[in-house]
Amino acid sequence: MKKQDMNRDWIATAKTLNQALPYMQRYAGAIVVIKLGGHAMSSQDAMEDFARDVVLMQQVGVNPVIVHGGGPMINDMLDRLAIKSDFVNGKRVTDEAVVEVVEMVLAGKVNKWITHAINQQGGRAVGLSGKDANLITCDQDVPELGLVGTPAEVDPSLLHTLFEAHTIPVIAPLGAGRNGETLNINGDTAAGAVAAALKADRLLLLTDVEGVKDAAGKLVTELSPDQIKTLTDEGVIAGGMIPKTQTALAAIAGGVRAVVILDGRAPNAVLLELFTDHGAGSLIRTPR
Ligand SMILES: Nc1ncnc2c1ncn2[C@@H]1O[C@H](COP(=O)(O)OP(=O)(O)O)[C@@H](O)[C@H]1O
Ligand SMILES: CC(=O)N[C@@H](CCC(=O)OP(=O)(O)O)C(=O)O
Repeated sequence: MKKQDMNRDWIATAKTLNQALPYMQRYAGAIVVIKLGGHAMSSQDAMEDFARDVVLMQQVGVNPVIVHGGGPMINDMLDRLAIKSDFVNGKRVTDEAVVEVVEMVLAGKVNKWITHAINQQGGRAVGLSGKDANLITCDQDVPELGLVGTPAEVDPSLLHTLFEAHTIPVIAPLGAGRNGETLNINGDTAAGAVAAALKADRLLLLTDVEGVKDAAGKLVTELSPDQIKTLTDEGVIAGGMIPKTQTALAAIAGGVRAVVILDGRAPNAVLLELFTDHGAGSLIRTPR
């Protein structure tokens, strides 16, 4: 690169930092829950970038909480073990054999991948599942889904202790059932429940599309609850986007200030959303 171009790059970087100040002030002390979907964890490089963004967020005073998915990683392991599983409205039908694999893959492999990546970037992250410290107690979802949970009670006290200790919680979406059984929770649903219990300032749902698209395939940058209902009834919001939009509605109703569904594969997606004018994805907030 020519010296002149290099200087221009540094100047642009300094300007970006300068312009981020009002956003950093706005989010100082804020709680931001980030749902990292399995499809957004596309490579080790992407994970390192994400981890850096999270550590930077914390460095400027935000309290980040990560709730992750890992659907594709569960599918890979189920394939290797020749165990079949189906989805109904974006949720996995889960029996005893499946839940064992889900816990192994999510609370074991994926959770430690994220936790380690954050720690490697100089942060301090700790891995949990909803079963730790009574974080997420569930009722069973519809019987057809088997061992799938709907969060009924969330105890966020451990999370507040971790914020005070400058530690980033990384949560795998499993919960304890009323009879002590382990239940599989959709990652979006778990993130929404945690965000509501914390009355988070932002819930960011990172996925593998720009955001919610309309029937013409165009990104909808701001979505009202009515629009979500219409697009869902028309079948435009389908599959994995159903739990995301339903989570957004429940989170808003539960006291979360705003939810954004955005592309987690885009470089520095989280920073772009929080600290620049640009914004990204689809914003859902309480109607004003
Ligand atoms: N209206 C819509 N707008 C955008 N994506 C949609 C829509 N309806 C369904 N989808 C699908 O939802 C998927 C995201 O859900 P999912 O695969 O569960 O993601 P993740 O693993 O990130 O949680 C998108 O890749 C897309 O195929
Ligand atoms: C009940 C249910 O569907 N649980 C999900 C949990 C993982 C998840 O949500 O992963 P993504 O965010 O990557 O889709 C599953 O078993 O796939």
